Amino acid sequence: MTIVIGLTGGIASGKSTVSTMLKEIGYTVIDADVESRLAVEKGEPAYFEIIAHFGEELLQEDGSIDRLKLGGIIFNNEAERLKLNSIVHPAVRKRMNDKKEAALQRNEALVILDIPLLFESKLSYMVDYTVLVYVNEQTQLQRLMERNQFSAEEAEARIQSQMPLKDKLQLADYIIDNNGTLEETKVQLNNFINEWK
Ligand SMILES: CC(C)(COP(=O)(O)OP(=O)(O)OC[C@H]1O[C@@H](n2cnc3c(N)ncnc32)[C@H](O)[C@@H]1O)[C@@H](O)C(=O)NCCC(=O)NCCS
Ligand SMILES: Nc1ncnc2c1ncn2[C@@H]1O[C@H](COP(=O)(O)OP(=O)(O)OP(=O)(O)O)[C@@H](O)[C@H]1O
Repeated sequence: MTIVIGLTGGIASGKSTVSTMLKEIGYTVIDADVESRLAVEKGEPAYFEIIAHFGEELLQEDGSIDRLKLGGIIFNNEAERLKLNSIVHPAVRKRMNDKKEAALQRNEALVILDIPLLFESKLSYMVDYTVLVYVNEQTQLQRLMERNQFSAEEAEARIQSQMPLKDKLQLADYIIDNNGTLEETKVQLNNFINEWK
């Protein structure tokens, strides 16, 4: 029987870092951010819906969506963020479900769904257990500013569009504290895997 794990967190809390560690061990990780990028590629239904709503000014020279520009709009306007979600999320859910089904067919012991908005979008039903990659507010802000070269204001806007990580602590089945070193995170991840595999 395959156990399906929902890996979640907040922006820049370390989900990709943990999912890379899981991939290195050999587990299948299905990443909502990757699927959401594929779902809005030139020619996809969601691509045309985005242009219809947000306008052609959003396009880069090669016709692809300017993600930085779109981020600048939706992380500063809640109604626009919800509109984008309503366009992109159904396609992402379908893509993830198809990949999950394929992994179940292969009878793998653990399959990981990396979903940043797992709790916000009430997607716990898609998984057996939820794992939260947690950092405190200060670490989250610092790492996001550094990684994306964002100002404090740009980073705050993105963080505030999500459920606070401390609220997610109450909802998760298992917590990985990623405030420390990568080595410390790896130890916690190994403990988790040994418990569930
Ligand atoms: C706004 C977009 C174009 C910005 O693209 P960009 O390449 O800069 O960021 P990326 O997609 O890698 O997302 C980075 C992180 O931002 C956060 N985030 C992304 N979209 C959202 C959203 N709608 N609401 C809250 N947080 C979000 C997540 O933590 C995600 O891990 C893009 O995030 C997008 O299309 N978002 C809508 C789809 C979505 O909700 N994706 C998240 C998981 S399905
Ligand atoms: N334990 C750690 N120590 C130091 N830096 C870390 C640690 N974990 C992650 N980072 C760094 O913090 C940043 C955010 O991590 P990561 O990209 O894994 O987050 P994420 O949750 O996947 O983000 P997003 O939601 O935006 O996709 C990256 O630059 C990463 O290298």
